[in-house]
Amino acid sequence: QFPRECITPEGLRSGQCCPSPTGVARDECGSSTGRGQCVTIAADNRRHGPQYPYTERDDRERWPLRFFNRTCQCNGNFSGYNCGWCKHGLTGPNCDQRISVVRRNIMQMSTAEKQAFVNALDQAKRTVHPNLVICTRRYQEVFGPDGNTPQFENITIYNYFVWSHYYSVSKTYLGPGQASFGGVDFSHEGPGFVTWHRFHLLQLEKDMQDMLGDPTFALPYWNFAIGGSECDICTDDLLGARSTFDLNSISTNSVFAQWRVICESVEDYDTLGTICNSTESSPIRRNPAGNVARPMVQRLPEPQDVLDCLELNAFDTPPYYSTSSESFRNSIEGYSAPQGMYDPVIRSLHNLAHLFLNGTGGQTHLSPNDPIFVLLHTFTDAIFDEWLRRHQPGDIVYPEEDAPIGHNRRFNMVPFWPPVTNAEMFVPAPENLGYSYEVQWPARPLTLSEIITVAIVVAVVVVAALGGLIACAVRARSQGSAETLEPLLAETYRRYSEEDRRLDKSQSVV
Ligand SMILES: O=C1C=c2cc(C(=O)O)[nH]c2=CC1=O
Repeated sequence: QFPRECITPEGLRSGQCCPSPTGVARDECGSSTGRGQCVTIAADNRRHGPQYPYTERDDRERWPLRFFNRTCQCNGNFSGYNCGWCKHGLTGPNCDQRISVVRRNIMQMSTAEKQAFVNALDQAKRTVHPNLVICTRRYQEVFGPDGNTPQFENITIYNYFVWSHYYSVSKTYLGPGQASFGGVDFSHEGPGFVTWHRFHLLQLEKDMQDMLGDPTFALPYWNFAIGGSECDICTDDLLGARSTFDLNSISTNSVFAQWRVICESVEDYDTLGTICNSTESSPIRRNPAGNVARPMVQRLPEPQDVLDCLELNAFDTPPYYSTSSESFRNSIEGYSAPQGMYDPVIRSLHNLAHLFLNGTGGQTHLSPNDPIFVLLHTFTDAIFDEWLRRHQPGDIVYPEEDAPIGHNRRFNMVPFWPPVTNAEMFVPAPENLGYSYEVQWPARPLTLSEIITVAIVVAVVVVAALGGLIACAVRARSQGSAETLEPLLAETYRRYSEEDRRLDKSQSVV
């Protein structure tokens, strides 16, 4: 969440986090080389929806102002917390060389590519994040028991990905002896669902690119809209097969059987007012299609569900929540039917894929601990990108206010640093964000009127072709009879001529 350089007692008290990429004094944000400058942070001040009824009770309100009010703003193609990086899809000392970052279907990757991806994930699970640290206390307690020991921790790259999801969905602590407030979610049940998860993936992809020293590294996706009750990526060469000993565990042939989850002690966090830290606890649990109590979530979404939600014209509809109808966002998120109708018992698309996993990946505060999360969300993001491509909305269709807290257009997404708004992620990825998807969308079956039109056209063509054929045949036949008559006439003519000649001769003898 915050750069290591900024979480000193003085740094926190100053409210400024503008490090230098070279570490040189008076080069905040690389200003001496024109990379960027230190600016005041703008935080959304518009009205949010009624779901969160408090003010000044949660560090995440008007993110990130509780912690910092000044940040780096980078120029041109530079980016990062100190403007020392290039934007996604760009490289070189001046960040002006384009490179392609193409996210592909994991099932279509070669054996070597699959192995390289699994190894990269495992490396990310074990590599300490080079720049970012996480806070383990609310701001009220962030300076520690002695008032001078900031409560931050190192965390690995993959665990940071898990932690940031947890931090965005955790409840609001209201004080000792009071129940924490759960009607708050900075990354789900609102328009920011698609933009928040887009940035979440982009940050993991970037961190992994840096870890691997490969700016072309791309996260693959899992096409979960294949129907049926089989998890096709749950094999030992990919995300791990089912253990033969325990229905809910991953096979020990998979490296993911060794992974341990973080953020499991939610009850402690919610009752004590603490925050998840980097401590790992139990193994990943997963039992695809095994939720016997909820048969509805024993099957994956169908290909048609993707096509249906892509046809919804409205990005989101009031109340911009999990109860919205005719909303593309609520359909892809999976609280309404793929065709748009809200129904509280329905779970579709993204939500259905989570619940299908039936274990760690199906519980919102824990789900990214299961690496299937990454692939499930890249596919969700691919659908979002396809919707943007087909409907070409301006950012005007993204609600500016009245969305749940965290989801307004200009809200800085929690807990990302440097600040990034929902609006910045509401743009087609290939042209603006430096990555693209290689994906074949299922073909849409024809509508009744299209079937009738096609049938009429086919009938006309067939009739015309038949007519032509008959005409040709008739013509050929009439030509053919003339040609057979001709030799007959010739023969008759020859015989009569010979007869005439004989008669002439006999007459001349007489
Ligand atoms: O991780 C998640 C788990 C989820 C479960 C549901 C549900 O609909 O019950 N939704 C989820 C979203 C997640 O992100």
